[in-house]
Amino acid sequence: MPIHERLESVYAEVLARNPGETEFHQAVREVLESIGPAVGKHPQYADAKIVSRICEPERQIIFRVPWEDDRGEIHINRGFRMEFNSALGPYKGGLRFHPSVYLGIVKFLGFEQVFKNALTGLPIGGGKGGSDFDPKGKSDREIMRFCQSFMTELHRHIGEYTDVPAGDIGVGSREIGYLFGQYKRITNRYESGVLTGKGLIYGGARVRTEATGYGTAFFVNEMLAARGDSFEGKTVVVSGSGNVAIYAIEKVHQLGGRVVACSDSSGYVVDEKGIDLEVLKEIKEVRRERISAYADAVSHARYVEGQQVWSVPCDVAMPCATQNEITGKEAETLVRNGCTVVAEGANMPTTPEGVRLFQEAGVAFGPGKAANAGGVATSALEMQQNASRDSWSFEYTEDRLEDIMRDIHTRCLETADEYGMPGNYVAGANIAAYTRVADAMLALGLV
Ligand SMILES: NC(=O)C1=CN([C@@H]2O[C@H](COP(=O)(O)OP(=O)(O)OC[C@H]3O[C@@H](n4cnc5c(N)ncnc54)[C@H](O)[C@@H]3O)[C@@H](O)[C@H]2O)C=CC1
Ligand SMILES: O=C(O)CCC(=O)C(=O)O
Repeated sequence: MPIHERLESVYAEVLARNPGETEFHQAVREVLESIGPAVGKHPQYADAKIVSRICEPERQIIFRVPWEDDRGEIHINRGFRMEFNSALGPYKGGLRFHPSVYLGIVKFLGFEQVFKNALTGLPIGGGKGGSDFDPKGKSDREIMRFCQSFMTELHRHIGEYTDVPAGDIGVGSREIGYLFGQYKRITNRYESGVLTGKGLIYGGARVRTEATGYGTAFFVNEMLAARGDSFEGKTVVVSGSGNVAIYAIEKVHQLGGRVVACSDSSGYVVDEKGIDLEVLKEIKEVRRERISAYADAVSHARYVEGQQVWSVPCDVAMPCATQNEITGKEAETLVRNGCTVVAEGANMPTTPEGVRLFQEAGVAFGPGKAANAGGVATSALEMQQNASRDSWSFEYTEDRLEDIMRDIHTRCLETADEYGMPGNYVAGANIAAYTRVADAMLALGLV
């Protein structure tokens, strides 16, 4: 059967097995559209049905999470852990707490994670998890009770050599602390390597908090350098104002760019002088307030309610909020306004139509599985430190992160060149990651 037809039939299988899971379909489609040349070059992959196997999670865990609010009312949420692929190492990937979480979201995130983790070159498989729990408006004690209940079930599925969760949307160092505390209590084991993103005081790694945002900015720096350019004098727009966005903004400023706008799910703020990070961190990390508070605190900034940030003109766009936030419409606006580089700090923030429009317009487009891999890579460095009971300096860890991002960038471009698609970061990332996972799966036999 011709390769194109074989990949189409795998996609049809994925649709039939995972009905209604549109985000997962989208993530699979993008990979299948890229890897044809690699499948053609390596007939041994077809014989072992690697493509079909890679699209099927190794294990899917769904569980009940009962918890009690401050008024004594009982709530039932649903918990998930998608153990997608462990050919390269223990399942590794974050936990997302957001009301939109369902099977299709954790499956797409787990699938993306397999490829992203492979690109880091580190020994980590791919997984993801979370819950449809909404942390917004919950008290600290409610968050703690929810995390304890979530871990009471999750603990039997994870471990330093099995599956190592971390944070994602709605899960930061506070939640990781409560999750780790409950794991330790239930298992009676101080197993530092079971979770990453921990606080520095109990086994966390320096730079993990900053890593995803910093890594994305390092990746953009490489994209600009590949075009003979730099951040100097560049105007940048970042979506979101959470963990990834805040540290992307910090590193862009350190590298000479100026971030003039950022957002949250209620709207966006514009600050032509450059986002003031001290103010932003106080609002988002300490007071946990809406982004409008930024315009209250900074007199020359303006707040736009209920709209996306992409109409603000920029040279570089860094979507760092959530999936499918740049559709064809937003991509057209960005291109029209002169944007030349887009790098995804979030997972799959650009729809397929958006990606196509960027590529047709000659915009350098860095997909999330390459551009935001710095977070999980630094989690793998945290696992290394936990395994050796060591703690590295900020400078040393940041240098390692920068090297990893440079290597990923090089691997994407070299692979794209090798397969005749120069400059295509999407194809380069998908093929480089796919061949690494496929080779490991072949070596491990039919398991
Ligand atoms: N935290 C990490 O280490 C990594 C996170 N990611 C991805 O980065 C993205 C952001 O994650 P975090 O910063 O960790 O989460 P977070 O919970 O710290 O922040 C999420 C931000 O996105 C905003 N947001 C959510 N929906 C939005 C919408 N519809 N429009 C505008 N803003 C919206 C929220 O208001 C918040 O500012 C997600 O796609 C996540 O999967 C990717 C790699 C690693
Ligand atoms: O550090 C980790 O394991 C989680 C990172 C993550 O969830 C992601 O890369 O999307």
